[in-house]
Amino acid sequence: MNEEQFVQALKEQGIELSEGQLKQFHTYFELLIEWNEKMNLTAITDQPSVYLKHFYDSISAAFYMDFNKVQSICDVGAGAGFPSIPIKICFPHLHVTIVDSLNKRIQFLTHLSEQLHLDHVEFVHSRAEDFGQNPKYRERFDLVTARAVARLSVLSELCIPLVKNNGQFVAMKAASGDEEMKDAKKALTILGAKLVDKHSFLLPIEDSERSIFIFNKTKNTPKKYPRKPGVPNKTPIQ
Ligand SMILES: C[S@@+](CC[C@H](N)C(=O)[O-])C[C@H]1O[C@@H](n2cnc3c(N)ncnc32)[C@H](O)[C@@H]1O
Repeated sequence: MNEEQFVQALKEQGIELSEGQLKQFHTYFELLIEWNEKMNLTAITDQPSVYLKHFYDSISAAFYMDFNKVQSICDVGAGAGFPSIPIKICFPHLHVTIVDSLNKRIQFLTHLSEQLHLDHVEFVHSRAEDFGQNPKYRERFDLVTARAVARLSVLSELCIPLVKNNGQFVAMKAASGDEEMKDAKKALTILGAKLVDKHSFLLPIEDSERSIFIFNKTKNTPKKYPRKPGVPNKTPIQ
């Protein structure tokens, strides 16, 4: 997907990019490639693939929900900034908090946000298991996103404690995710969320499958979740 196709594909979804926003994406691409030589940020490095599989794919969450009604987002395990930085470029009013357990990625994001002149962004080097127990962040966000971080049963425990009551959790998956959804049912009930929408679609050009799960938080999460680091990966809530 070249820049022109990127602009056109977003326009078809009702998202019109200004020259300034397009320039931000270009700078993002250049910095991603430059820093990728020093640290492992992405295996996808050619420009058309980055625009399709990172930028467009990240923004696809906005095809199914109205980000103009959202104020605060937390992106759990954003790595090189996906999906929240492309979303922030498109919706500059958002207050974005990113938590990632790898400090090198936090350093990249800090530099990136300076170069893109992003405001209202915060980057936190922490495991989500600790971050979710911090009263400054727990049950504070309108929306929590996660793309390609863990299975839904594990991911729910990391993300749902951060969502405020009546807020949403959006999980972005590369496959249908239906099996994962079955495994996560009990965890979702315990954590206080329920599935309200699921959208499956094909990425343009290469037709690979994507699914977006949208959960509403309906009640507070019991205090013991998320459990301490290491535990969720070994024993998802059964
Ligand atoms: C496969 S990468 C995906 C990055 C990005 N979301 C994307 O879609 O390209 C997973 C990221 O999650 C982070 N991560 C994994 N487990 C985590 C945890 N428990 N708390 C915080 N970050 C975590 C890793 O450091 C890594 O940056």
